[in-house]
Amino acid sequence: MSVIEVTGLTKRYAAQTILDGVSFSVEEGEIFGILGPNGAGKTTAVECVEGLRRPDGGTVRVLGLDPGADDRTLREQIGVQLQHTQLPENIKVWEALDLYASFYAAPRDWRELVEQWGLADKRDARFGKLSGGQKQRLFIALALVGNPRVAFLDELTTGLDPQARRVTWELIKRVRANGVTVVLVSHFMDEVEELCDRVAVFDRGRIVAVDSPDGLIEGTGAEHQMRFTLMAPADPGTLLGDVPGVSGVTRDGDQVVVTGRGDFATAVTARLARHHVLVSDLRIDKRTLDDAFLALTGRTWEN
Ligand SMILES: Nc1ncnc2c1ncn2[C@@H]1O[C@H](COP(=O)(O)OP(=O)(O)OP(=O)(O)O)[C@@H](O)[C@H]1O
Repeated sequence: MSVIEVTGLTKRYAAQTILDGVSFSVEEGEIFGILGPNGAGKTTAVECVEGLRRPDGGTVRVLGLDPGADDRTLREQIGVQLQHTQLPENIKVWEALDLYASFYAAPRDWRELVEQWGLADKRDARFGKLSGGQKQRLFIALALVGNPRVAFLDELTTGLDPQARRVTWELIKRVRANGVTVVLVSHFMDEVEELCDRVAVFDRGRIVAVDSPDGLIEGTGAEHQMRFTLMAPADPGTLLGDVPGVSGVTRDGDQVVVTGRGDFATAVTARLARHHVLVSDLRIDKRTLDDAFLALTGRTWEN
């Protein structure tokens, strides 16, 4: 079931077109990524979906409701973490949760959230004294306190160190495991590859592709390479040339380089094993979303 349906969404500021006919849908229970460089229109699109900005054209339905018209009903069912959410420095963690809970008719017990999000010992701490990671965990907890069916998380890990980012990723997976559909706005490709079931790639106010991260990479026709050293003489061209997915077998010094598409590496490894050919220094250079973005737009990422 689609929980979000966006069709032909347009938004202009003065003479500038920010969104130019954007369409996508989000299915129940998925983590849906909105990926694109700075200024691509991601936040504008998501804020139109949340009902915070009014589109100039197109239709938006969230849980069957029109965010422009059914604002209050919808607000009870979605949780929003805005890109630049801020709280007063002096507010305590529990006070912020209690305040946010008061906005909803049937909120969750925030004491549970404080436990779940590892903030129990920070319950009485002031916002200004929290670390970056703790602040982000609080923002997620605040987005969930209304017991939403859909949570919108915008640039959640910007400014966090690598370890705090990883912790946040695990927590986002947990949100989905609890049955909440997650819309994740990000300009980090690794984050989107790790977390998202499907991704809409934004570029200059348009969507250039919607697919799973693997589908985006494969869909661009990008080839991967695997490299290894043979431990005994063999003719790799004859041995591997007809393996499904393989498009080329060459040599680079001591190394054999096999180029191909899809899951050819598994088939190559199986063929080598069947012929008892031992290899060492095996390395697979996978294509990434960076390569997919380049193939889709003809440009490299411009952050
Ligand atoms: N209220 C506004 N008035 C005028 N222009 C705006 C307004 N809000 C956004 N813009 C412009 O719209 C464009 C898209 O902004 P948006 O924040 O949606 O991009 P984004 O993809 O989310 O980028 P970022 O990752 O930097 O937030 C930018 O050029 C921005 O300057």
